[in-house]
Amino acid sequence: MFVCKYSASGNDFVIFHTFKKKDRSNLAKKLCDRFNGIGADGLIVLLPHKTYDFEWQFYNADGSEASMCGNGSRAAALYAYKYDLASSKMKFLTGAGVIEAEVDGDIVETQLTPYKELGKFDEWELFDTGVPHLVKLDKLENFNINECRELRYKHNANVNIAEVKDNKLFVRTYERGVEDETLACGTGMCASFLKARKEGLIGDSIKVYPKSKEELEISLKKNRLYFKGRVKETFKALCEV
Ligand SMILES: N[C@@H](CCC[C@H](N)C(=O)O)C(=O)O
Repeated sequence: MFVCKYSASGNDFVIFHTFKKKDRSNLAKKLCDRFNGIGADGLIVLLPHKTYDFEWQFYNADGSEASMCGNGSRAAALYAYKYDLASSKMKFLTGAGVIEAEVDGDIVETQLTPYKELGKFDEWELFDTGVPHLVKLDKLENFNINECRELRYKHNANVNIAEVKDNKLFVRTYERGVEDETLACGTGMCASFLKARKEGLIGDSIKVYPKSKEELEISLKKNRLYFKGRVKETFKALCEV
């Protein structure tokens, strides 16, 4: 089978499909290792499903399983389309629920699972956009990795600083399971969008720029989040897993 590497706005994933569902936490750790493996922020395994086009298992680089990943959902959709597991419009099952995706060339849009507002902690607000995210509106230069790390363990959440400038949203994210800042985090950008919109700083649709500086678009339609941007296949190998 093909084992591939995909980059969705700089958030990178090893992806393959198989028929066998089993715990691949150790494999995720090995493959995601940037020095002794392929190197990635996460591992995505696509499996057949009787109702949907497929279901997935998502692992962070440290082997922990996460219920959702926004960028990973776009990468998985492009992989599924490219390797004939689904047509350009598809539905697949994640730990957080069903994701709808549409592939148009290398641009992929996914509709995320319903979000939740989980409360405020000082100047931070907690959202669930498939996984938990703390968000603070501040200047991006005030992103402090040590503070993020502390909050991540205190709240068991990913941590984001978001800034609105010239009607554009800029986001930096510390990711749980990678235990560092990543180049982009989809569910983090969506949580940041919700916070900025709630504070009246933006409308129902906006261009978003993560640390990688790639451009994405987030919109809210009928209370559902839509997340759109470019996905690249950066590597593929024919091998056994
Ligand atoms: N990078 C992802 C989020 C992946 C899961 C997260 N690290 C967690 O454990 O909560 C995204 O693009 O949303």
